[in-house]
Amino acid sequence: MSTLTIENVSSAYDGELILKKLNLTLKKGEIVALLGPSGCGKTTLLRAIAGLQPITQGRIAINGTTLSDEGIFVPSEQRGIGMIFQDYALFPHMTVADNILFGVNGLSKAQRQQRLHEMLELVKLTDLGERYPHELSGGQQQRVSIARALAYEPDVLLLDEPFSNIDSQVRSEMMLEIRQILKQRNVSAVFVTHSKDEAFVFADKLALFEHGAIAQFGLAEDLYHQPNSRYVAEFLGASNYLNVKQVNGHRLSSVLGEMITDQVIDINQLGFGKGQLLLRPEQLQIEACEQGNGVVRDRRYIGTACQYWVEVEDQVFEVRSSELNLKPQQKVQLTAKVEPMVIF
Ligand SMILES: Nc1ncnc2c1ncn2[C@@H]1O[C@H](COP(=O)(O)OP(=O)(O)OP(=O)(O)O)[C@@H](O)[C@H]1O
Repeated sequence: MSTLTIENVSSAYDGELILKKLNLTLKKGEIVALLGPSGCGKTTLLRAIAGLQPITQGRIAINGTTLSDEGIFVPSEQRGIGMIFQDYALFPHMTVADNILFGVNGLSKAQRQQRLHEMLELVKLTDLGERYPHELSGGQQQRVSIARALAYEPDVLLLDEPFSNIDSQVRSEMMLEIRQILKQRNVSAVFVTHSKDEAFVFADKLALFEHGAIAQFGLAEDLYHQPNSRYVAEFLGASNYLNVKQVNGHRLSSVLGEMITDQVIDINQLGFGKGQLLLRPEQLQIEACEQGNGVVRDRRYIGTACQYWVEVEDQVFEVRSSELNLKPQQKVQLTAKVEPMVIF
């Protein structure tokens, strides 16, 4: 059974449809990123799951219990949900310890102390229970907000851009640390972000939003390598499109020469046996070659690799290569690895 089920969910503000028949399921312990540009409805879905935003259609359930449906609305505080916000939302007049235990009810004094100790240890703040939020760094405050959300032992944790106020130098370390905490406790989480890099680091699966609908949902690598549209392809990374013609069931022709693939090519459906092959920068290889098919037009050094922009017959391709010594205006041979083959 899935932990969280979103079925056909729609939601509107002032009669304007913001979420359009969304479907999403989350298994126990899975972390899903709601990813997409500003204003596409990510926070609205998070609020709908939390019971802070009404839905006009569909069903939301946790562990098989319906929370929102026609005639059913379980209030936010009874949903078994923990929330972590961008601004941490800690109570400034309460100590770290009081903040963490705020939502924990029905335990004896000793059990509360035990829970507090466990949470402080989990987020590595063991000696800071008596401090106030303003006496902590941003990263420490965010760890308190995580401890507070987990202390209440939620079935699902919702995180709304929780890392955007964290210094970029410590952000990915912090994301990995929190991911590890969630995995250690097998917590299911829904994480809102507009950053693909954050989504790749933190989540197991991505739900990429486009104007209130989910354009594609699945494992991060599947969305990257097998996008179902140009929108998904471009949101997740640099994309080159190579004009190709079908020669036969396993062969394509293009300005980069003929390419053979084990996959069966079916671009007839696009019309006249033509299409555009998606090539990620790492699917292209270049090497210096005086009689080569291309010319380096620009380069950028990015640490362990170089980005090159290579022109072949009026088309410019972005290439990522470990070859660091090619210079602008140099002749090169550009070749492409066809798989994974995605043709639009
Ligand atoms: N309280 C509100 N009243 C009316 N419209 C709203 C309200 N809150 C959000 N909207 C609209 O709903 C749409 C979706 O907003 P939402 O906050 O869900 O987007 P988002 O994808 O989370 O964006 P961001 O990444 O900028 O936070 C936007 O067009 C927004 O203007």
